[in-house]
This record gives sequence, structure tokens and C-alpha cells, in this order.
Amino acid sequence: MRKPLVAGNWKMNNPTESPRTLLQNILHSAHMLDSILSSSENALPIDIALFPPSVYLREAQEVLSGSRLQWGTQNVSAYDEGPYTGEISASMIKGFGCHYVLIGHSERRCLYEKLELDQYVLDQIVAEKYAQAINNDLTPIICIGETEDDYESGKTEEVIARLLDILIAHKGPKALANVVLAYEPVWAIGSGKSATPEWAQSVHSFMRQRIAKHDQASSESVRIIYGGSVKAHNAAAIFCQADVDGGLIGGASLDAEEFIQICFGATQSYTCQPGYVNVPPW
Ligand SMILES: O=C[C@H](O)COP(=O)(O)O
Repeated sequence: MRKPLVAGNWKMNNPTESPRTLLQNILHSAHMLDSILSSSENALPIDIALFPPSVYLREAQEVLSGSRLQWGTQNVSAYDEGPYTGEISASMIKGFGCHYVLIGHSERRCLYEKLELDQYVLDQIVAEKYAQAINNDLTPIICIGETEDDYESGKTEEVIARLLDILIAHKGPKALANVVLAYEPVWAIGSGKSATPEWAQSVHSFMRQRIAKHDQASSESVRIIYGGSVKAHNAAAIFCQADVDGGLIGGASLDAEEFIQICFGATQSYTCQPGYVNVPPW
């Protein structure tokens, strides 16, 4: 059984309260969630991770150290060290107690697209960042998803297969066993138009099968999370799908209460049936 992960990506948003207060509020809500779940036999243990902007990593380390919450950065350099202005290396990130790094988020791919790099080249850069993360004992959360044009022209699997094949060529299929893949259809991000649970399941299943062609064990243990307009009201229905192992949450991770309701949805994914509606017991 794969342990679900709910990851909150703050992006470059300013929380309503201070970053430290939001971290404290999420931690407090997570403690409440744990105490409610400790009396529930069917609740599934989950991982929770937060991705504030890098300038708040010190706060994250101070507030979250010693708790069950983990944290990470929204990007990592493809290089070890050197004259790369504005970049942050994997070893520097590790120095802030980070467990995870996000790699290849579509909002970063957009920046590169302005430089007219094609997606194949971007996937190669993603693979170099992936290698940096692994070499520095960080768990990468590697994002991939199709644009609306790709979706409408039936290219979703092509887009996803291209990245998976590059990752496998880079580090071999077995290395994927311990990474997290995030399926994020670009058209669903920040749009309020989430993928249906069935669509998410079909894409996640395709990803797992693609990896299984190379290594069955990795395909069974790799966690594949979904991102794109996940909110408290739709989280559990998406997380109930067999190949969905949690979520990458953007906007809703800036509200401690909603974020923890989404986490509650993930704890129910043992028992919920399709059509399940998330009703936290508080
Ligand atoms: O990293 C998070 C994803 O891009 C999803 O963002 P969203 O929940 O605001 O749609």
C-alpha cells in the first residue's frame, strides 16, 4: 500500500497572515487531524509537505522541525554549484532540512518556453534536476501534464510518456520507486476546473503501466499525486481512485482549514467508494 502525500505549494503567493503564522496554523490543524484520526481504525496514515517560497525556508525549518510535517522547495538547480545567478543547489536546500523538491512545475516550464526551448529540451533539464535531487538525498516531486491544446488534440499520453522515458533513460526504472510524480493538467491549474476523478485515474494508470514495462516493482511503489484545482469538496473523490496517491495543492494550501480538510480526504482513501463526499468530523 502506498502512503498518500498531500503537498501544499504556496507558489509566489503572500498568505493573508504572515508565512510563520500560516505554517503554525497548518501545524496546529494537522495536530487536530491526527488526534481525531487516532481513534479511527480505518484512517490511512498520510504524509503532508509544504512548499513555501524559498525565502521562508528558515521559518519552515523553525516551525516544522520535530513535527510530522515535511517541507521543500519549489525548484532546484540542475547544477552542483558555481556561477548560476538566482539558482539554489540541492545541497543548499538539504541544508534547510528539506525532504522534498518540486521539479518541472508547468509554471516554471512557462518561463523556459518564453526562451523558446521545446518541451523535449525542458524534460531533459527536468531529468538533470531529478538527478541532483536524488544525489543529494532529496525526494523529487516531478510534475508533468498536458496543455489544453494537447488535451484537445489527444496528446496527453504522448506528453507524459516523453518525460517518463527520459527519466527512465537518465537514472533507470528502479530509481523511480522512491520518487513522487505529479500529474498536473495545465488546464486545471488555478482554473477551478479540476480533472474528473475518472480522467485523473486513467492518466495515472497509464503512467504506472508505462513504468511497469521497465520495472514492475517501481510501478507499484512510485507515488503519483494529482494537482489542479483540488479543493476540500472534490479532494476525496479524486484521492479515492486506485492510482491516485494524494495531491499537489496550490491555492487551497494557503488556507490552513481547507488544506487540512483536503488532508482528511486523503486519510479516507482506504475506505471510500467512488462518489464519496468528504465530510470531516469537525
Ligand atoms: O502546485 C500546485 C498546482 O499547480 C495546483 O494549483 P491549484 O491547486 O491552485 O490549481
